[in-house]
Amino acid sequence: MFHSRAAILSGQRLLGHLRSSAGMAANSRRIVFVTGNAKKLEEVKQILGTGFPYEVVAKKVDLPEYQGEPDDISRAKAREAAKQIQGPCVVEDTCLCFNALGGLPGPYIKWFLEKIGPEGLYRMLTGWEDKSAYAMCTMAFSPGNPQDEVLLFKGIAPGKIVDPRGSRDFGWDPCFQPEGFEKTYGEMTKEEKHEISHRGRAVRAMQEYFLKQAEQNS
Ligand SMILES: O=c1nc[nH]c2c1ncn2[C@H]1C[C@H](O)[C@@H](COP(=O)(O)OP(=O)(O)OP(=O)(O)O)O1
Ligand SMILES: [Mg+2]
Repeated sequence: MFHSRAAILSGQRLLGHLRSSAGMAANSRRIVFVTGNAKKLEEVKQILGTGFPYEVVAKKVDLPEYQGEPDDISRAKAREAAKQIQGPCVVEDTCLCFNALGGLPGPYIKWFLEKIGPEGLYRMLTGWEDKSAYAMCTMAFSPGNPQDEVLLFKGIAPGKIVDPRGSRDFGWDPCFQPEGFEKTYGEMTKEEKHEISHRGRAVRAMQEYFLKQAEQNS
């Protein structure tokens, strides 16, 4: 159970939110995915495929990089997105956590990656035998008002940090090797990655939730 129970809205209330949100009259089944990262958007679209009861439209906004615990960061991000979108929206925040470092860089991975690249990330663990790590994606849905409770859907992929191999197309993909595989994310096809990735798991958890809601309300 990854989404916090207190935050679960009843189906009726959720649909009510979806219908009554500003500017939604003609498009009551639309959710805006807010991200500044085109690669994330591409992956989320691929993972959702056609099996989602809402139309997902993207909006490129660079939301603030909040500090703190991953759940709180994702909630703050979703509330800020709701403020800007004024309608149902979803955001996600991705952490890369090194076990030897007590979970750091975690939510701060973006800055580490930007400054030292995948090689640098691997070299950060030189002094440690434990190269294990996990990638975590937290999707956060807001019904549209900044005061609304936010629903969280999480996906975790365990693995290890390796000397970079494979495609340099997306972030730290070349230095993350998921558990049970000999390939890094950077060496996998998109299909292979999505099946086991942090984002694949989180997006599918969100998808299941909304499919169930849609079923109950049909
Ligand atoms: O599957 C992934 N494979 C490789 N790299 C990845 C992945 N997913 C996120 N990343 C990178 C992007 C960013 O450098 C950092 C997360 O930071 P994060 O704040 O969540 O992303 P972001 O600022 O690029 O986009 P957003 O506008 O949605 O916040 O890790
Ligand atoms: Mg960000």
